[in-house]
Amino acid sequence: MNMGDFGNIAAPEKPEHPGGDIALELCALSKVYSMKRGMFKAPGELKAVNDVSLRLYRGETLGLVGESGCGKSTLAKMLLGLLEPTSGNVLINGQEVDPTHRKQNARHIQPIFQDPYSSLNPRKTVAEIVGLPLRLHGIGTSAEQQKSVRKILDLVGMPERTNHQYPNQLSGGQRQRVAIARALILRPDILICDEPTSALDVSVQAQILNLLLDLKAEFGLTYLFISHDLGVVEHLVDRVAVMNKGSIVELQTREKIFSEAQHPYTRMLLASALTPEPGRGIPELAVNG
Ligand SMILES: Nc1ncnc2c1ncn2[C@@H]1O[C@H](COP(=O)(O)OP(=O)(O)OP(=O)(O)O)[C@@H](O)[C@H]1O
Repeated sequence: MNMGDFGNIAAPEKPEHPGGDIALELCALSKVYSMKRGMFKAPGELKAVNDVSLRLYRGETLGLVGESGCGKSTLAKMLLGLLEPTSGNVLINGQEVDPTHRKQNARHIQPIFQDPYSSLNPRKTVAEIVGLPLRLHGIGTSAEQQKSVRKILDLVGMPERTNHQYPNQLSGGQRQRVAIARALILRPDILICDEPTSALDVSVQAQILNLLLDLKAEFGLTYLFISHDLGVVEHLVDRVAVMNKGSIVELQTREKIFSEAQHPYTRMLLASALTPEPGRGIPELAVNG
């Protein structure tokens, strides 16, 4: 079956939600890419994100799922100020923000990307990488910064001896721990986790997902957890937004999405998650999480 053939039905107007404060609100966010003429292509436009409205309530984990190319990363980049929306607004803690004001927004919203190797500067040590946001924001004296860096590295499970190591001396899981420490050092409220474990071995995936769960509880964080895999989000999220061809086609609580999914596209994603490929699955998570 072609996953792209489903029509886009509107998300329920009042989906169940945890209530309380809204940490992050996306209002009719759209992104249109202009496509230049290629050797075999006429010029045109691609609506990668189409009129997406979502609310993330403080302390919840909202999963954003959909197959490759549906617009998840484009949406994440707009929230992080890495890409300018074509239209729509973003509100953080009730305040409309200019997503391009990255430095200002960085205190509230931080990313964790799929590939920790390419997101870490190979010429900086672990301590320098994690401390850089404090230096850029002029927070604390040098001694205070070092203390904060050590504290957050302890929390993510990086021992003191790794302070002076470079990214290429670390395992994939350790690199992702460093990326998580760097994301948390400014004490943001919201983390945008864009496929944070899909580049890791299965056993390491479970450790990183459990770490994210622990840190969420420790810091009272709100997560937007992006994945193409409903099986991974099942263990982590409170609600799930399903994206197809740039639009949110279904938004439900975790329980409902797995027991009474409404949209045919959601049902097909679920069916593909239930037939794992060899080596997929995150068994340790069920034990630890
Ligand atoms: N800079 C760009 N210029 C033109 N088209 C782009 C650009 N970036 C992404 N696209 C297209 O926009 C659509 C959405 O891409 P996006 O990377 O946001 O999807 P995704 O769901 O995150 O996919 P994946 O899981 O593979 O990262 C795709 O069709 C992609 O080819």
